[in-house]
Amino acid sequence: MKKLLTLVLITRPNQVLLGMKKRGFGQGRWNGFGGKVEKGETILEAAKRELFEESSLKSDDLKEIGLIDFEFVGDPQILEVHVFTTSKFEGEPTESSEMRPQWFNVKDIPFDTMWPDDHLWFPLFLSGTKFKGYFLFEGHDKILKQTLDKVDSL
Ligand SMILES: Nc1nc(NC2CC2)cc(N2CCN(C3COC3)CC2)n1
Repeated sequence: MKKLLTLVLITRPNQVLLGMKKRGFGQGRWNGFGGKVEKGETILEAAKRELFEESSLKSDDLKEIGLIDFEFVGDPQILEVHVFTTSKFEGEPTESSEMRPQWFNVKDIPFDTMWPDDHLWFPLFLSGTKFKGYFLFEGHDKILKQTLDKVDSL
C-alpha cells in the first residue's frame, strides 16, 4: 500500500526555504513544504496546494526532481514522496498553522534537526541531479537500508 506525498523545496541564490513543522508527522524537524495527495488532484496540483497552504507561496514552475520510497519496519504503508523544486515563486514566506518558514544558506542546512535521510539526498537536489531513493526506517531516527540512484527521468 503506497501513500502519495509531496515535498517542495524553494530556492533562491545560495539559499533554501525550509519550514519548522509545528505539529503532526515530522513535528520539530525542518523540512520542505508538502503533504498528502487528495482524491481528484494530481501530484503536481497537490504540491502547489500544500506549498500555498503551508507557506503562502505560489509557483507555477514546480519541477519534479526526486522520487523517494520510505518504508518503516512493522508498517505495511509505504510513503511515496514526490520531491519538487523551483526558484520561481510569488509571495512572502508566511508562518502557517503547520510550518514556520526560514531561509537557510545551503552551507548551513540544519541536517541535525531534519529527517535522517535528508543529508543523503540533499546534495543531489542541490546539484540539480534527478534521483530515486529508497529508505527502510526503524522508528523515525534509524535508517536500516537505503538505495539512492541518479536518474535521467522520473
Ligand atoms: N525530508 C523528508 N524525509 C522524510 N523521511 C521519512 C519519514 C522517514 C519524509 C519526508 N516527507 C514525508 C512527510 N511529509 C509530511 C508533510 O505532511 C506529511 C513531508 C515529506 N520528507
